[in-house]
Amino acid sequence: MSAIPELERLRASIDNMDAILLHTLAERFKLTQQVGVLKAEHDLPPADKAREARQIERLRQLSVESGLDPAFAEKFLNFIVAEVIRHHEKIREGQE
Ligand SMILES: O=C(O)C(=O)C[C@]1(C(=O)O)C=C[C@@H](O)C=C1
Repeated sequence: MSAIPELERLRASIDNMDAILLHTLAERFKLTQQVGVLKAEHDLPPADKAREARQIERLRQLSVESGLDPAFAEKFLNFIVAEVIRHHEKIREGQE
């Protein structure tokens, strides 16, 4: 039996998941955009390391519960937050 139909079925589901991830990420960036504006208006620093530490701790726990590698979850959050901070800085400089 050919593996192709099963491969196609799995890939279609993967494509759906990728779309969900992307749309979810876009919604997250809409929220962090509002946080960036609020921070700029109130002269608050773009980064909040204490908040990040709490987020990482929470995501590491959720990862274990979901069978995901906690180190991957931490890297993923750090990657997103670095981009958010870049946006916050641009908003602060009046470029966004
Ligand atoms: O919660 C904040 O203060 C944010 O700016 C959002 C956010 C995030 O993307 O979750 C980004 C930067 C901060 O260092 C912490 C968290």
